[in-house]
Amino acid sequence: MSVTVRVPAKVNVQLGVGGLRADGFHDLANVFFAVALGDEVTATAGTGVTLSCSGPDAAVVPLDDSNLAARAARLLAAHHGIADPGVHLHIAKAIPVAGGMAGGSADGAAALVACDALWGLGTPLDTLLELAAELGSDVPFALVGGVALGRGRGEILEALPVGGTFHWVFAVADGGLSTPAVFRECDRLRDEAGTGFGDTDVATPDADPALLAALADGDVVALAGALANDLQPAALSLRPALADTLRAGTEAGALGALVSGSGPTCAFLAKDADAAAAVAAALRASGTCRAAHATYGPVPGAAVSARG
Ligand SMILES: C[C@](O)(CO)[C@H](O)COP(=O)(O)OP(=O)(O)OC[C@H]1O[C@@H](n2ccc(N)nc2=O)[C@H](O)[C@@H]1O
Ligand SMILES: Nc1ncnc2c1ncn2[C@@H]1O[C@H](COP(=O)(O)OP(=O)(O)OP(=O)(O)O)[C@@H](O)[C@H]1O
Repeated sequence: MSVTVRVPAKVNVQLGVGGLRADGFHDLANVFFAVALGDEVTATAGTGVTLSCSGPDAAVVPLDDSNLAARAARLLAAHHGIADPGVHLHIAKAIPVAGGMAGGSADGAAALVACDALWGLGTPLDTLLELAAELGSDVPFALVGGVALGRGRGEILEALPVGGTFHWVFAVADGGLSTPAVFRECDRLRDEAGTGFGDTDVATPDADPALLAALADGDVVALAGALANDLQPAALSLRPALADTLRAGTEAGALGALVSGSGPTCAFLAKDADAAAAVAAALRASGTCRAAHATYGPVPGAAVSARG
């Protein structure tokens, strides 16, 4: 018997970053947006927790116990008192690795849903969300999908209304960026600017009302104008060439451009599907990225797509 779960990647249409907290995290105003570009995780009965991975980035995905899908399977089993869990997890990977699109988090969320179904546990969503938050700040959102405001370190979610489908292009960079390194660079740049970086110096961020209205109205021009990522200066500082990628997509007609989360993937908002295809083609031809994918959203979170 097997269970396949499809799970989306995310882009942060607003990422407001507060000061560094005593626990090493930052308070966020994190507006997550789930896109159709996604991974599939298939859980099959097995012995122990074993992993395999396919896709263009498979070689750089760890297949040991550090993989978020394996950690998720073990965490769910431990929660239910299963001492010796048995599952093989195959990850069909389309989400760029270490790209700022929460690919590992997506696989963690998908593994929770897949193992829950394979083992017939019927774990309530609230419990899955708590386990997801233990795995990482981005994991709860991958369970719910759609568009949501994440507060705290991003794990306290509130679903947001959306008035339509938006068309996106993602430009994948060569090599990833480490999320903690990008947060550290954000703190360093704030310190250097003399504005302070602790949570007593930096105001707690809030969602931008203009951005929320643009989402609710399905207004692509207004959303493009409101896109904002406080981690972008840090990602650009660590990877200056991303400025060329952002410029290439904008010159090709994208209405808005930003670094996705901690980067280095760059995200472009297009007027419609045809405009997105044209921006993706221009980005591929520009030589400023490794690959470019046109996609759309919002889409739902991790859900069973097939049973065998
Ligand atoms: C940049 C984002 O992708 C935006 O959605 C997330 O904030 C990152 O979420 P994530 O990859 O799930 O991050 P976690 O695995 O929870 O944390 C990894 C590290 O990122 C930093 N981190 C993460 C989330 C947060 N709100 N503040 C942080 O400072 C911390 O150094 C933390 O040790
Ligand atoms: N299932 C997984 N897929 C990819 N990377 C994983 C996975 N599990 C653990 N990792 C590790 O996590 C690191 C970050 O990968 P990931 O693709 O989640 O980054 P990211 O998309 O930038 O994360 P985020 O946007 O949540 O900050 C990888 O370099 C890898 O070592």
